Amino acid sequence: MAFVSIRDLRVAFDGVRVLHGIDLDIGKGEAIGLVGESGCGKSVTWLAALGLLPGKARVEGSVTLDGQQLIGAPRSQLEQIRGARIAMIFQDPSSSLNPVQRVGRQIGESLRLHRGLRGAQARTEVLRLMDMVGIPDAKRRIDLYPHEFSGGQCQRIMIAMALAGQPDLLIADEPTTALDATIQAQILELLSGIRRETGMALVFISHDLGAVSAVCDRAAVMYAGRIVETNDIRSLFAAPAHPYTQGLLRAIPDIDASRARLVPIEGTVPDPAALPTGCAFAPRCPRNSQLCQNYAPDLKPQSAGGVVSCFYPVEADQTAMSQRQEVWA
Ligand SMILES: Nc1ncnc2c1ncn2[C@@H]1O[C@H](COP(=O)(O)OP(=O)(O)OP(=O)(O)O)[C@@H](O)[C@H]1O
Repeated sequence: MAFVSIRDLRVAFDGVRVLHGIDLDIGKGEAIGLVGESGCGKSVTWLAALGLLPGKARVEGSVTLDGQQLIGAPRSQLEQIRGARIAMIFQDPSSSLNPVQRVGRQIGESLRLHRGLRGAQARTEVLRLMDMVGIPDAKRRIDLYPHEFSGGQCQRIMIAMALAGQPDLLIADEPTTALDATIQAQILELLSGIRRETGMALVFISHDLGAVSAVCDRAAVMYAGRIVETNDIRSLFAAPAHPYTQGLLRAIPDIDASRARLVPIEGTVPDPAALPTGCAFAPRCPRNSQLCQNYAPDLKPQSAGGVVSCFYPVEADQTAMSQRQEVWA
């Protein structure tokens, strides 16, 4: 069995279903990207797995970690798993860091909670972690407050806090969205390096396939509460089979602003309370047909590897090749 195995995960809020049966496996040490526009269910998937959704959420299906079932697990068990085995970092570090507590103390608190470290031993480990995440002059800065650090450095401190419990899996939910492009690239490099060094698995949640390709081996593309395509990063870029994946590739922001490559996908993600009858992407899809409007396609294996849910998947043909050249140019 895979290290993390998600099977038929479904979530509804007040009778409105927002996740429609997610299946996903993650291997030990694997880095997987979860990609899609806002509202497609990327965060809810992991919040459900970790028991962090509000009480009104109805969660069904299965998520196992090393064979241990997380859905419906007692709160005490989930609290133990969070931080120690699975850690999560979010988009905005300023909302996660305590503004009136010194950063060293905050990292130290994670060490105490998850590894029982205290006093001098904890302080040495805090310094090591700050060093590991690239905070210069850690000895002096350990006693500073969050507002004395830049946004990028606060995100590094959040990463240090997440690593304090030596997790087997780090879930990074849009960790670089609030940062400018240069800092974003540095944080992505940091996450990649840490993963290589520690061997932990990484789930990288983002709406940006470009950022995902910088850190992940594989990606799952989500749309309207479903996975619509999964493949390794190279194949996904070389031959995106789902029209939505193609759209996301065209929408990758270009760091070099002199080349206007960004082509947003027309239309908007449907409201979960008013999903179309057939394929949820059909109203925005250039390949839309009567069949797509009447039936939702299942995920099917592709000849080029990976799985895709589309009645008319794009072949790995010349179009995809030229798109790849454009993307890598
Ligand atoms: N607590 C909640 N109560 C009601 N609906 C919710 C709640 N949390 C999320 N949702 C809904 O669930 C759907 C999926 O949300 P989710 O946050 O997982 O999307 P996402 O893909 O992570 O988007 P983003 O990139 O904006 O975080 C959305 O329609 C959202 O409005």
